[in-house]
Amino acid sequence: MHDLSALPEPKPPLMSRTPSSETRTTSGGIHARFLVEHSGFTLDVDLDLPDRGVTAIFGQSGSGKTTLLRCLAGLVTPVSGRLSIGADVWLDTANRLCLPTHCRPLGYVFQEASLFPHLTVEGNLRFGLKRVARSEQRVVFDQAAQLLGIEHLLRRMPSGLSGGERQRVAIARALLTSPRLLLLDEPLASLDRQRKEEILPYLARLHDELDIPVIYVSHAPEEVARLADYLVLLDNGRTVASGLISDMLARLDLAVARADDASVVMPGVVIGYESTYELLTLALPGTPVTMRVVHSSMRLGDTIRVVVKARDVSLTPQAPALGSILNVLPATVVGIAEAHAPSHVMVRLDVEGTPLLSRITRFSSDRLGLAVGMRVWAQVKAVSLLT
Ligand SMILES: Nc1ncnc2c1ncn2[C@@H]1O[C@H](COP(=O)(O)OP(=O)(O)OP(=O)(O)O)[C@@H](O)[C@H]1O
Repeated sequence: MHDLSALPEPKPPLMSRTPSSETRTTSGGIHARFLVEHSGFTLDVDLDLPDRGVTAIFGQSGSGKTTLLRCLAGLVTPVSGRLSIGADVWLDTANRLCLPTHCRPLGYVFQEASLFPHLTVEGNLRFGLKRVARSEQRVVFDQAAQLLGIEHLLRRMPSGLSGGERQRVAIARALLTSPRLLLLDEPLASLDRQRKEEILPYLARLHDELDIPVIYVSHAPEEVARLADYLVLLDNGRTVASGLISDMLARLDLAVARADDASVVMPGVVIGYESTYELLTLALPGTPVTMRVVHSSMRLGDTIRVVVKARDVSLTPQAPALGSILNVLPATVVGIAEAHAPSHVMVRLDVEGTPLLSRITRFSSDRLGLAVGMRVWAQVKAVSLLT
């Protein structure tokens, strides 16, 4: 298990474990098939989701993300559908089975945390705990408080908490119900950037340290890149694509890879640390390619996730002479697509088997004569790896 205690507090760890093949869908995973008819909107999905890690449901406003989550929770009953979590069937309209929400062992956290205002933080947490028989508890009080970093808030009243603290308490309370499934509906949407940064590391911890699958609704690509293992793209109530995050974010046929804030996740094994400069050296697994990332210490051998924004990657045909950019990666152009803005193109690169995106101007692309198969150098600012 990843030793997060090695990371100093208040600096948030901006990287977490890389998605693993463990999160691939198995027959014992989550199967969700829903047909919902609202006036003017139809949700029609058939999904096999992993029963570990974080699955992000991503799509534009109105694409049906919340409706899908509400179906999972039993708050919306589909016209037809089936939902199974491992061997447990929660919905099967063909057999007139629909487990009501209060009988589904799940945690649900909304955009705005709804804590009991008359109870302390501890009282709120114990309320979650009380709902579970001791023999069925999979998460204990101290573990939840520590995971969300709220031990020092236990005596406080909700009215005295910041938005980020309230969300952390709400998530801890949901965990203490020992859910089979944790549903998070844009839990960071109402927070400003600083509060988001405060809470993201705790969400990353959930994913590393708990064996509870998380379904995470978001329309923020950066959050998705930092947290998710698996991604479902929704558009107008239908699944556009779903798969492992590392594959999905680099697919030029999907709008998410051509967006203004397109990012990829790259895995890196920590092979060195220069304390004077707070610089980690990471190797792309199984390759001689290394990257350097500004960050406080991590354990040698840890595999971590690095998020690289396409706009922070520039291309050059020759290896540059000594410059301030630390990461210059050998790459092959494998695809070029129109970016969100017509003045730019999105270039998909292959770095020894790992996909990387670069968003450059159409002018630069033409000047470089970029074409599929061309060998280039991708320059990535070390600092940009952490944003
Ligand atoms: N109870 C309802 N009755 C009628 N229409 C509904 C109902 N709930 C949702 N809708 C409609 O279904 C569509 C999908 O809504 P939903 O809230 O699932 O989208 P979303 O992707 O979560 O959007 P956002 O990102 O804005 O939260 C919208 O057009 C919405 O107006």
